[in-house]
Amino acid sequence: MPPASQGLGQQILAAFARSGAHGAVVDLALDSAKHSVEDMKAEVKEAGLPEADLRPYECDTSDEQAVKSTFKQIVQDFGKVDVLVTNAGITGGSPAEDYPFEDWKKMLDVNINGTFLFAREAGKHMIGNKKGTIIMVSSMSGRIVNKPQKQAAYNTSKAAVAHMMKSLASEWGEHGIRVNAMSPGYIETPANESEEMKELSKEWVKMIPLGRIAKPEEFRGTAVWLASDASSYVTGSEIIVDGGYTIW
Ligand SMILES: NC(=O)c1ccc[n+]([C@@H]2O[C@H](COP(=O)([O-])OP(=O)(O)OC[C@H]3O[C@@H](n4cnc5c(N)ncnc54)[C@H](O)[C@@H]3O)[C@@H](O)[C@H]2O)c1
Ligand SMILES: OC[C@@H](O)C(O)[C@H](O)CO
Repeated sequence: MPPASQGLGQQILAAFARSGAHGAVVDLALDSAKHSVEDMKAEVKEAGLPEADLRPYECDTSDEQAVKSTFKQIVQDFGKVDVLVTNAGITGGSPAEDYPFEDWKKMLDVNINGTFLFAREAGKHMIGNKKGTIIMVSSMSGRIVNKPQKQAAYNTSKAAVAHMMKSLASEWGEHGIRVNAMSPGYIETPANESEEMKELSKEWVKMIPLGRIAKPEEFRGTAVWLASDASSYVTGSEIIVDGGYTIW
């Protein structure tokens, strides 16, 4: 059940759907979630796989009441939630000395608070079921400082997500809940499509040992592995999928 419908989120849920899972697509915009559901259903059908029950939901993941009611609705619709992927996130930045406090708060609100709010609802539900898996989408930016773009708020938010993951893994392991993070490097998603990002990416690739930006589908395998029993003894781990960027 990955919040956020385009980019990485769509790839993750499509991979889950191909593996036989049902799921909720949660996004700020219902239209975008609906399109995503249609695309995923079409992919599953084209592959000749059994139809997946995929449903769109509109929710601002940084709004506590909205998260509570959306999660409640999802549990009502599906009966239970076994897997949560906290993927919704925003990016951006400018030099820290002039960075508006409103932008700083917004970045932390969506990337940190939104992650916590959905994880808290899922954690409560999974504690009741004595089982569950949570995958938090962090970023290599929580480990390194991106170059050359200045994005202190984003980097800070993703470091917080990775440490939140460890903290929740320590609290919920006794309930049979695994909490891990997937930390991507640069990906070809709408978040990196602007002319400015394309220009920056010429600098980024020079620092990526594999010499290229990732395709969004290259995260499918890691997400399915973390969600499945194949990783049954893995919790509190951050899996970095960055083409080698963080080697340096
Ligand atoms: N693209 C990259 O290079 C990259 C690298 C590392 C980590 N990430 C992380 O991966 C995740 C997905 O990024 P992406 O590249 O697919 O970005 P994207 O912009 O393509 O998708 C992000 C999605 O999050 C949704 N969203 C934003 N704020 C929301 C909110 N308050 N409530 C609900 N939904 C909200 C957007 O509507 C959008 O569908 C993010 O957490 C991002 O930080 C991306
Ligand atoms: O600077 C843009 C970020 O989204 C970045 O692509 C990502 O977090 C990789 O570090």
